[in-house]
Amino acid sequence: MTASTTVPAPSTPTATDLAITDITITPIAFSDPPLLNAVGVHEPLVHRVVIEVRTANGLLGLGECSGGSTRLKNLAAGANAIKGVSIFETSRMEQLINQALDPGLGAFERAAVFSAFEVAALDIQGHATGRTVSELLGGTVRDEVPFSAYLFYKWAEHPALDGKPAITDDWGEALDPAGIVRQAQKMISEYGFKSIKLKGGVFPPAQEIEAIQALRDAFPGMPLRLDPNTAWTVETSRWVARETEGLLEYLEDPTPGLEGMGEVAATAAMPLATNMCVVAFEHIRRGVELGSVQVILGDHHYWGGLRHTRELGAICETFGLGLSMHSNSHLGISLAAMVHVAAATPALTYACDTHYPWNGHNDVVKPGTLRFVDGSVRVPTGTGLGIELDREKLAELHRQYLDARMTARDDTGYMQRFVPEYTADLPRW
Ligand SMILES: O=C([O-])C(=O)C[C@H](O)[C@@H](O)C(=O)[O-]
Ligand SMILES: [Mg+2]
Repeated sequence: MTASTTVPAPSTPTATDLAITDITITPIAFSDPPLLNAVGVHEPLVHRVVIEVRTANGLLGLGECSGGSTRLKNLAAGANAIKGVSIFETSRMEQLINQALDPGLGAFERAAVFSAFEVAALDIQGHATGRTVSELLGGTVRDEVPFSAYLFYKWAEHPALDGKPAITDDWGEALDPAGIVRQAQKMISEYGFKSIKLKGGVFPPAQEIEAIQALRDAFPGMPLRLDPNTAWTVETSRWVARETEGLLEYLEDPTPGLEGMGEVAATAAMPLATNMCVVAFEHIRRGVELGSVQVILGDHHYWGGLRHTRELGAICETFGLGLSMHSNSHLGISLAAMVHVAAATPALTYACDTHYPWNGHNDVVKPGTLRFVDGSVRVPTGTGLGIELDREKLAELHRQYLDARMTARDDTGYMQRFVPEYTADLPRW
């Protein structure tokens, strides 16, 4: 009689194994240069949050989102609601989070809370199945994701304040066209970007047009964008659109509101883009009716995660709208998620925004996987998001958060410390 050998079948994790057992929400603070925008200037520290989700069988998934005390409260409510749910049940997670959040909260905040957990769940799904997040989203339609150089007017340093010394950085001052061109040259030589976005709304529009013209002269043929974050009236926006005809691939949020944007779009030669007037699915219908925008800047943090961002892409295709990607000050967990979703979204028609050149040196992700080559980031090939958390760095940035006692981003209040008469009333010109 011959003894038969039984090879045990590879064990497949069960629903119980993949149930969420533990969620850690870690607020962090990391350094940021004095970047100027239409409502003030970036503070020396950015408040952000790292989410770690764990399953019964010990898998770990990561998420990242913007911070603030309200966000932390909502994240805690969301985390309580999804304990015990399988990480494959992201629709159920979304429903439970929506039920747990204050009924008065708008679509934007609800989507932001769910998004942080959805990214972590997809990260774990990838580890559990041996797949990348982009594969879970349908697979890549591009192996590398192009980003644009995100330029800001900026001060040379954070001025000395409250007995603390001034904080300098490697970027230097950029307060005029020559400074902006210098900044673009440095950023493009380090990252290789192939398109440029200038954050405007800081100086009178004629000066910002001069900066765009200087960029055009310095970088012939490179696609350019200008984003004054609604600092201009309809009339001023129409004038700027005429002056920049042939110079911009799109003009982003020149004026507030769907109606105002529609009035500008009716006469502008270039497409109008937004991350301010169409920021949730419920805004799309009216935006299309009014012809307010021709390009939507998606952002998985605000559109309810990676799957909903792909759905946004499908809607943009349906209505003949372009799709680009918005960013806020962020680290590598967000960057990895942006890269996976952008790689898996056929409708993406423009290079994505990123603040990473301003903040990436602070990263909580171990180096190696997320690198800019010729302005693009290759899609990580490891399972899930394909990144690894640097726990020492996380602990350091958490300590920094505790020491700083931050509650919310306040670009305007920080500006008023130096320019007391400053107001953030928009449109300004
Ligand atoms: O495209 C945008 O509107 C942004 O990137 C918003 C950001 O808050 C930007 O204005 C900033 O970092 O100051
Ligand atoms: Mg914008």
